[in-house]
Amino acid sequence: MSRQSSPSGFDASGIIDMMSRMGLPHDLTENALQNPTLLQQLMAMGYFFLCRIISITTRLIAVSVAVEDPHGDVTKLAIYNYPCTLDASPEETDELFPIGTILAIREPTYKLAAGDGVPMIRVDSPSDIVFISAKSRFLQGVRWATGDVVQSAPSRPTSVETWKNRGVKEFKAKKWLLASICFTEGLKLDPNHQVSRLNRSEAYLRLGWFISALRDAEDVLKAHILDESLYRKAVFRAAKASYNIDDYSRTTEIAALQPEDIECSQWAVKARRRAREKSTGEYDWCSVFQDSQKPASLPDIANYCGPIEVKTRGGTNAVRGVFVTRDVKIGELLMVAKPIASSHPSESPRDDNEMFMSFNFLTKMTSLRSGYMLITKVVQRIWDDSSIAATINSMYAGPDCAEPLPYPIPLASDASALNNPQKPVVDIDINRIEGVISMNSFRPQSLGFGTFSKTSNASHDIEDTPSGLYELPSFCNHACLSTAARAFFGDVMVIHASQSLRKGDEVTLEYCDGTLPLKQRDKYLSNWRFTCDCLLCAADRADDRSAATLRSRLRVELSSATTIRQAEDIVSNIEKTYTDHAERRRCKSKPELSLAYHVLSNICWRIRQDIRCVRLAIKADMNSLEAVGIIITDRSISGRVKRQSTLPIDTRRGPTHFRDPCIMTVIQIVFVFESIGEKTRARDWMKVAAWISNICIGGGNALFMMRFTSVMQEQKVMHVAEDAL
Ligand SMILES: C[S@@+](CC[C@H](N)C(=O)[O-])C[C@H]1O[C@@H](n2cnc3c(N)ncnc32)[C@H](O)[C@@H]1O
Repeated sequence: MSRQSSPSGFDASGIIDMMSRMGLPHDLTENALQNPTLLQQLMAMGYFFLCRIISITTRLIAVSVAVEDPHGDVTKLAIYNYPCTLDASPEETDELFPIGTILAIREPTYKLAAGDGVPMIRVDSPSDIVFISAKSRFLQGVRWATGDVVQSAPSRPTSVETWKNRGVKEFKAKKWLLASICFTEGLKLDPNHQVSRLNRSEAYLRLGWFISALRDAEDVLKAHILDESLYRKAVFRAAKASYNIDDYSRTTEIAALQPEDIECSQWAVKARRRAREKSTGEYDWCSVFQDSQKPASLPDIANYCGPIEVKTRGGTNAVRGVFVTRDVKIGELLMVAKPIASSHPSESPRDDNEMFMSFNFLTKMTSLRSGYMLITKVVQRIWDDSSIAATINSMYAGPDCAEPLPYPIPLASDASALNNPQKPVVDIDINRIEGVISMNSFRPQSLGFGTFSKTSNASHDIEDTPSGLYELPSFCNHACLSTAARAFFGDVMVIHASQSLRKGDEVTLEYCDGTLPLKQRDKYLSNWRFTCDCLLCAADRADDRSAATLRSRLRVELSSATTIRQAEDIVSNIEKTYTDHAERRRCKSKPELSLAYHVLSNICWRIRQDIRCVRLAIKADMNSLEAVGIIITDRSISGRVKRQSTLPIDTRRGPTHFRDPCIMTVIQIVFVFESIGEKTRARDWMKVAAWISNICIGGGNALFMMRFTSVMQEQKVMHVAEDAL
């Protein structure tokens, strides 16, 4: 086999030679071949490796090519996390890394591959790959033992027009990165070729490289071109780019350059709307909800930072957290956060034969394709935006990474744009990115329409789920009994206060399902290396030791109860597992009991042979609500409504858990009251459903109606809602 045709034709003496030339002592290199741990130690030692691509690419997760060094020794090079490569076709990766390309690999990691055992150079941080022009002065004196030209290296255009035409072809094939590379090559030959610059701006827009897109479009504007169509395109692209970096005042200024142009002035209108959302926190939630119903949607809205700040937690625990800067009412909007990056299974449907799974040694959890894709997506965002790199550096990345830098990050003077699409504006620290994603990523599960049909959780374990990284929400610490509730509109995270807060109180979120038994919560949270000490954990820990085991056993028994009597007895025994102590009284929440009452209510419904069953069902539903903290002030089921307030609950407290299910439960209560002719009670409980929806999700009665219309129609209580709200 020719040494140039395949990396597997490589012999060990060549490796030793090459490693020596990389500056590694001979005995070390020889040992390293026998000893993989030693090979690991050779990582990140600060060497670079000069090589030339001599084969076409293959792609599994990484892009792999065979490379030779100037002496003609050959090895495999595996490139991970390079933008646009995870789902690229072989032709595309061949064009990105064509035969003959000269590369300098910084800090090369030489390792044995897991699969075929062939040693390879692995690059995880794509900024460690430096593309070198064959004419570079850096290569003066370098002689390639196999000849100056690699056979079968593709020819390169020599005129700006040919590069432009090639770029347009790549653009039409939706190969945005390749298109931007072609336009850049053309611009190297003629920096005044404004069509190429404008085309590159559009390719950058498609890549999400908005800072560079803006710089290119503004450079074209500065060039005072006379062509009207080009000028209009430049204005349009600059407006779009500035809008996407949330610089709404700049968008308005740019759009004003073409006041007569309808499309440009639409950018100005949208920018003014976004600026208003950003400063007031007022959104049209119904249309945001509608937008969010498309798969992998990212509604077009502004970020919002409410009355909150990130600061260090007091006491012995010197971790940072998010705190309110004034008294906040239950249900107040605290944050609206678009993701830094997000990834969805639907964006990259996997090959039928592909089984993708990665294991995260930080969280000790497996992740599927979307979790892994998020790394490449974050790399792609950082590529053009150093402020995102700064944000990543300020986020907690786990105990094995350097301490995070202070947050908020100081404002950068002016963002630098890409000079070359193959060279990111900052070094990519992949280790930190992986740490940050492990410790901070969320699973955006977009709000849907309410439904009574329950989906089984059983299959969710092996199903891929969306993954997203967010800035401000990442600074929120965890509490199983959290002070704030998050909801997703598509990929946009919206956080409301789930209880009234005093100035200086901490805004906490549930990292794991707070309704799980304590032991499971502890196990899950140990991956983050802390033990939760919230009110719910304190209460659960203060319970009798055997209580949790007994509770779980009874829950299993309850699932097979067939009569109301049996179910009532089991629920009453579950209730007895909660000792009456100060911690529980402070916490006021018993999520597992809430679930048990919910099951009891369902059994009553199923049987429903007389009015007694119906009454029991309502009572069980009310108990279920109370077990998650709702204070019911009027539990009456019949007779004259005697209370002073319109609502039968105390609106100073909302549900601690099960927020959407609580709304369903209340709609069920409405249905029963309506069916037994208790019209006033039905109306008042409908107001409770809308109130819960509003404090947890926001959007007022209109959004509640929109989300729950089909449920209310199914329950034949739509007219009650129309009457009550
Ligand atoms: C997403 S970060 C939260 C922000 C982080 N505290 C910071 O300083 O950037 C997650 C990390 O915060 C810490 N943390 C979160 N909730 C905590 C809690 N309830 N008690 C102690 N540490 C907590 C843990 O170190 C966890 O790995």
